[in-house]
Amino acid sequence: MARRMILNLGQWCSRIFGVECDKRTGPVYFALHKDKQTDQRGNELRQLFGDGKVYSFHVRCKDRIQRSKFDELLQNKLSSIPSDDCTIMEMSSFLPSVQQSFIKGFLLKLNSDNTITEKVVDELLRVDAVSVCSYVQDRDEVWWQQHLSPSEEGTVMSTRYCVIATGAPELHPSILNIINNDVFYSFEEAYNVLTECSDIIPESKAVLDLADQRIDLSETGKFPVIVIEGLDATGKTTLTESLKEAMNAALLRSPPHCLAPLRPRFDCEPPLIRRAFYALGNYITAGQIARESSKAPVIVDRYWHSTAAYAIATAVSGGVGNLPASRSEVYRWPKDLLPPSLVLLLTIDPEERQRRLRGRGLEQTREEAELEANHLFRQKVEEAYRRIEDPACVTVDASPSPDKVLQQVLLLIKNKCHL
Ligand SMILES: Nc1ncnc2c1ncn2[C@@H]1O[C@H](COP(=O)(O)OP(=O)(O)OP(=O)(O)O)[C@@H](O)[C@H]1O
Ligand SMILES: Nc1ccn([C@@H]2O[C@H](COP(=O)(O)O)[C@@H](O)[C@H]2O)c(=O)n1
Repeated sequence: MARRMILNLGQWCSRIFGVECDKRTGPVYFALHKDKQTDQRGNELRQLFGDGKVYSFHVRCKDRIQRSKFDELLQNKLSSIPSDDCTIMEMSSFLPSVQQSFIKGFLLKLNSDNTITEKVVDELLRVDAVSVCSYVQDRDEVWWQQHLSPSEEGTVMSTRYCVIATGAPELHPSILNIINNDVFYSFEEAYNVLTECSDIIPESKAVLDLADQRIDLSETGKFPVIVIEGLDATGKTTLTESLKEAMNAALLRSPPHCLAPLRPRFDCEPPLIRRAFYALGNYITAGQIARESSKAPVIVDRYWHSTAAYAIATAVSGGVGNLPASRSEVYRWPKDLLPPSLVLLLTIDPEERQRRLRGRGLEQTREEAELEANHLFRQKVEEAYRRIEDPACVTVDASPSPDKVLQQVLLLIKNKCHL
């Protein structure tokens, strides 16, 4: 849509902005023009901005580690505003079709003026790495975005642009940044992220040491390697332990046991750092797979499919329709990661999964808590699992009894791995 129009006319700002107003209908998009435009699709903008004060916030910072930390600070600051007083929506800024141009941000709509909100906006205005804009309508009901900066006397408005509602881009903009921000396709890319953050996260050095000591073999041994994947509580632990007994197999997991003490530290880091940690975990597990598969069959509880599927589903907002299309390069297996012989995806219906989660009564991980609240997210994770290729996963209905699931899976392994 807008790309040709925007880049050909010098008066247009080349960035497009997308606001996630409604998870089901998808974002509202707008472009900016230096001069006043009367054909603005005013109704759409009125619905978006409403009557009260409206601000947007984006982090602008070259260093990717610092950027991810400022993203976190921005999110935390905004979430300190009482939810009765405002509506916060995710708001992206991007160059259509330009890889790595996607910048995450937020739109803040105020329901009423209050000191807490003013204080938060004022604090964010003083953070150099955060760009703050406000949205106002002039006497002709034309909408303007104005850039705000702090000054001794208060807030100063610098550049202003006319806001024009536009159509949606061909691909959901968050897809532009998935590669090497959310999903890593080589050991080196993930390793570089933890190297870059080792000053601010000293535990990174321990992860890098374990990664350096990993066994780096490009082939598995003569025995089959079977990965069991699926959402939480689909029965992976139950099945992998039974398979270990039934097949006299080695049982491994990703992240590997050696990373378990470090995992909580990385689970509370921004996506860039957290995903790099899990990516390195897969390479360490790969070394263990290479060694064990020369001695016996190997069963692996979660591997690269989990790392990629959760990361893609989290990065892409909205519903399944926003996921990168099947065959997209984001679903490709990393060339330098040892592939298994077979990947089985355990599936159960959401109600049964809830029953199992409740029956287990264990504390849920942060992302699993999100799964409960977010049906769309669960659907996206499962769909992303199914779209990953080379090797693609084989879906297993895991709703029958544990023994029936085991028998079904043993038969599948026998047929697929020619045992
Ligand atoms: N086939 C089954 N039928 C009924 N209940 C099952 C079945 N398999 C597992 N369960 C029960 O469901 C719960 C979750 O199973 P399990 O811990 O094996 O899942 P999981 O996929 O490993 O979860 P997580 O990813 O969180 O570790 C447990 O209480 C387990 O006893
Ligand atoms: N290979 C893996 C394994 C896990 N993850 C992330 O961990 C969460 C699920 O793990 P559980 O131990 O709770 O089952 C999930 O949020 C994944 O993001 C991963 O990325 N890669």
